[in-house]
Amino acid sequence: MNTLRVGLAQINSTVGDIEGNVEKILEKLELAQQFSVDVVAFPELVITGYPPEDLLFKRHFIDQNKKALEKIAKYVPKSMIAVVGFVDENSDIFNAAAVLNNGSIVAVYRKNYLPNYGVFDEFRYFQHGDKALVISFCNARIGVTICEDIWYPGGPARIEALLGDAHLLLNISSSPYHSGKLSWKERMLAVRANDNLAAIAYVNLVGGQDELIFDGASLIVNEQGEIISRAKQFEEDFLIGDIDLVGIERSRLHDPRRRQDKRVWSQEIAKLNIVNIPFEPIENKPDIKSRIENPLPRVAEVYHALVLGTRDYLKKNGIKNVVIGLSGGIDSALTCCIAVDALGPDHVTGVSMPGPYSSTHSLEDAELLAKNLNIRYLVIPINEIYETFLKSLKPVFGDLPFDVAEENIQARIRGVILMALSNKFGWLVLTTGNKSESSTGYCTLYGDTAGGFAVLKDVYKTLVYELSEYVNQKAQKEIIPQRVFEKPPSAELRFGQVDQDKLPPYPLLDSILKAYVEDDRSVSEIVPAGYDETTVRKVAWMVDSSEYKRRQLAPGPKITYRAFGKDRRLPITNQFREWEDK
Ligand SMILES: Nc1ncnc2c1ncn2[C@@H]1O[C@H](COP(=O)(O)OP(=O)(O)OC[C@H]2O[C@@H]([n+]3cccc(C(=O)O)c3)[C@H](O)[C@@H]2O)[C@@H](O)[C@H]1O
Ligand SMILES: Nc1ncnc2c1ncn2[C@@H]1O[C@H](COP(=O)(O)OP(=O)(O)OP(=O)(O)O)[C@@H](O)[C@H]1O
Ligand SMILES: NC(=O)CC[C@H](N)C(=O)O
Repeated sequence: MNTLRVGLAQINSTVGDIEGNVEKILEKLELAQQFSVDVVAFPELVITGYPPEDLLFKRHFIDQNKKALEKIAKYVPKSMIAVVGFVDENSDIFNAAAVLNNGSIVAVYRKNYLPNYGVFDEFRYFQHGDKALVISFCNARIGVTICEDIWYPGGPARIEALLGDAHLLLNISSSPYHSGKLSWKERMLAVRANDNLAAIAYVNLVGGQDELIFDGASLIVNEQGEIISRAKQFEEDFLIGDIDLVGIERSRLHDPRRRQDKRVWSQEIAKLNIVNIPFEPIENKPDIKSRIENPLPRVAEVYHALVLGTRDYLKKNGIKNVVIGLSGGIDSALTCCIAVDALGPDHVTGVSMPGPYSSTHSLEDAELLAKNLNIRYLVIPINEIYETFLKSLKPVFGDLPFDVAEENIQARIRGVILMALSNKFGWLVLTTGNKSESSTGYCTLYGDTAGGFAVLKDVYKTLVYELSEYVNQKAQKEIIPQRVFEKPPSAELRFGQVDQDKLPPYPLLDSILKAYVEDDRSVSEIVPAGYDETTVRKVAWMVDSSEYKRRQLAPGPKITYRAFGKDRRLPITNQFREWEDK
C-alpha cells in the first residue's frame, strides 16, 4: 500500500436524534465504499450529536448510543475502516472514538484532553482516557485522537507519531466556530503535522446547535504542514484525499528531528495501544481529484455562520416560519435578510408597527425592504394601544414627566403584538438586538427583547453595518435600502431620540466593549489606549449593570471568541465596580 485513501464525512448531526444521525452515517459509509476509501472518519460524538450536555446523565441515552454503534459496525466491510465518535461506557463514561472493521468494533480510543473552558464543560460528564491508539494494517499506521487532544503539542498524537510511527494522525472533532478561528486552527494543525512528520486528517462537525455553530472546513494536511484538501464551510461535505505513505517515510529519513525525540519520549511507550487490523485493501481504486475549498472572506464567513446557526436552530426545533418587527432600521433589516437566507422568503413575515414617534422613513424603508426580499409584510399601528395604556396608567402616573416608562411601553406593545402573531400562526419571533446593545443593556426587557432566537446577539453594531453591505454586494442590488445605512440609529421611542444620546458612537463603543467584555481589560488599562476616561467608565458601568438583562435574552449564535452565555459567566449580584469613584 503506497497511498492511503481517507474519507472525511463532515455531517450535520442533531443532538439527541440518534436514529437520524445513524441514517446519515450509513449514507456516508455507502459513499465511502463507492470511492474505495480505506478509512472513513466521522465527527466527535457524531452518534449523540455534540454537545449532548445533561442528556449524558440519562443511562438509557447512553445505552441507545451504544446500540447505534453496534448497528453501524455491521455495515462496515473488511475493506474499510470507520472511525466514529460515540459515548463509551465502562464503570464511567468516556468521549470516545470507535474503530470499526468487518462488522465489529476492533478498537476504542478515549479522549485524553477534555476541554473545560469557554463553552465546554466536559469534566462535568466524562472520565478522561489515558492511552494513545495506533491502528495498524497492511503497511499503514493511523493514530486516533479526538478534538482537544490535538491542541496539545505533547499529547497522545505525539506518542502515536513518535512511538507508534503513525503515518496519519486522524482527529475527529466537534470544534465550534468563531470568527478568525479557522486560520488559527490551520496554523496549529500545520505545525503539529510538520513537527510529527505525519499527515493530519481533521474531520469537523457542521451545523448549528443552540448557540454554537460548527463550521466544518475539515482538512487534510501533509507531513510538510501543507493543506492538501479542505472541505466546505457551513455545509455538509465528504472530503476524500490520498495520503502518500512512502512520501512520509521519505520525509522521516531526511528530517532528523523525530529520531532525537523518540529517545526522549521512549518512557511513554506504556501509554501506547497498538491494534493490528486484518484489513483487505481494494487494489484498483477509482481516480479522485483532491479539492481545496477556499475559506470565505471574514464578513461573508460570519454571514454564512449566522444563516446556518439560525436555520439549524429553527429546523432542528421544528419551526418553519418566523416573524420580525421591521423598524426601517439596520438591525431588523439584517435579521430579516438572514432569516430569508435561512428559510426562504415564503417563511418570513415582517411587521411594521408605527407609533407616535415613528418617522415616515421608518415605514417606507421597512416596506421597501419587505418588497425587495419578497416576504409577507404587515402594518399594525400601535398608537391606539399606546394611548389606552397611558389613559389606564394616568391615575397612577399623574403628571410625572415622560420618561423611560413611556418609552418602554411602546417597545413592549410591539413585543406583545409579535408574540400574539407567534401564538396565532406558529411564527417564531426573531429578536434583532445586537451585541453592542446587549452589552450595554440598551434594549427593553419584555419589549424588543421578547422572542425566541436572537440572531445578532453576538454581532457588534459596526459589524452589523459590514454584514448589511455584504447582503447588497452578494445580491448585486439594493436589498437593504441605502437610506437605512445613512440614517442615525434610533429607537424612535421619544421625539428626536437617537442611540447616541445614551451611547458613545458605535465604532468607539465597540472597541471599548471588545477590550472590556472579551478581553477582561480593566478601565485603567483601556484608558491609556487612547480613550476618554469618563466614556470608558460609563461603558463599564452599563455592561456591569445590565448583566441581569442579558440572562433573560433569547439564545443566539456565537460568532466571536467570547459570546455572552456559557463563554462569559459574570455574577449578576456583583460589587466589584471598577467604574465607581472610591
Ligand atoms: N439587578 C436587577 N435584576 C433584575 N431586574 C432588574 C435589575 N435591575 C433592574 N431590573 C429591572 O429592569 C427594569 C429596567 O429594564 P427595562 O425595563 O428594560 O428598561 P431600561 O433599561 O431602564 O430602559 C431601556 C432603554 O433601552 C432603550 N431602548 C429600548 C428599546 C430598543 C432600543 C434600541 O435602540 O434597540 C433601545 C430605551 O430607550 C431605554 O433607554 C427595571 O425597571 C427593573 O424592573
Ligand atoms: N416601528 C416599528 N415597527 C416594527 N418594529 C419595530 C418598530 N420599532 C422598533 N421595532 C422593533 O424593535 C427593535 C428595536 O428597534 P429600535 O428601532 O428600537 O432600535 P435599533 O436597535 O436601532 O434597531 P433597528 O436598527 O432595527 O431599528 C427593531 O429592530 C424592531 O424589531
Ligand atoms: N470538542 C472539543 O474538544 C473542542 C475543543 C477545541 N479546543 C476547540 O475549541 O475546537
